[in-house]
Amino acid sequence: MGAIVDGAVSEMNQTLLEKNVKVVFVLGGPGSGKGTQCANIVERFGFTHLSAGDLLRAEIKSGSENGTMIQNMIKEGKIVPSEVTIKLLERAMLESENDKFLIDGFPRNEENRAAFENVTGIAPEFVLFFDCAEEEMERRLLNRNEGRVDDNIETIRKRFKVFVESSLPVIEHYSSKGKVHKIDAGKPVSEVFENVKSIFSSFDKKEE
Ligand SMILES: Nc1ncnc2c1ncn2[C@@H]1O[C@H](COP(=O)(O)OP(=O)(O)O)[C@@H](O)[C@H]1O
Ligand SMILES: Nc1ccn([C@@H]2O[C@H](COP(=O)(O)OP(=O)(O)O)[C@@H](O)[C@H]2O)c(=O)n1
Ligand SMILES: [Mg+2]
Repeated sequence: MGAIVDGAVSEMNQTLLEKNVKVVFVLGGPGSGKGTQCANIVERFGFTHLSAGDLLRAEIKSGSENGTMIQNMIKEGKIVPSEVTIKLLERAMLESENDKFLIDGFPRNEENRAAFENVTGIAPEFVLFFDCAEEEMERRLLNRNEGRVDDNIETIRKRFKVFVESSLPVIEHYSSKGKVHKIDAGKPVSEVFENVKSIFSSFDKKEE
């Protein structure tokens, strides 16, 4: 790492700032339905979906030098160091033609949050918080069937603990700034989307 990487990062940010990108953070516990609702939002409101977890899993598959470290962190339900995740997010935003992004599953702790702000200078337009009971999230994860190494009961318990201890404070932070839209995510997919839609529709109106 060092100077060259830092130089590259500042160039990246220059471009991102010039593009005037708009970012919405999509947060909520594991299995709360972030990915499912993001797919609906993309279709209806023209955002590009960036899942931090998906980007990290793609990085493992690509044979990156960080692959083994990322794989171990995911298996333990731990949060990967911010510099790794932020670089993947920045690259994805730069490679896209779009200027509106749903960032799903990030920031997951205070380190993620502060580093993203410092490195990119981007503040979210707002934050969606999918609020769901643990027993419902557990049921969903155990039925997800995507072959993920972390969808087993042992890792799920660790992820719930990390969510409460590290991710909820991030939601609190944005809540104190009046940026959080909390949604009851325990309902069926279509009902959750009705609530999501009303939030994005009023955002679109404000932007006009
Ligand atoms: N509102 C819902 N009701 C029931 N099942 C849901 C709902 N939303 C998502 N699911 C299912 O629960 C699992 C986890 O959803 P996903 O969108 O991957 O959540 P997350 O990205 O927050 O972990 C998936 O199998 C998905 O099909
Ligand atoms: N900002 C992030 C997001 C995910 N991750 C890792 O990736 C795992 C899976 O994240 P995910 O967002 O795909 O999981 P779900 O909440 O969708 O179930 C997390 O448990 C972390 O180990 C991370 O380290 N940092
Ligand atoms: Mg997900």
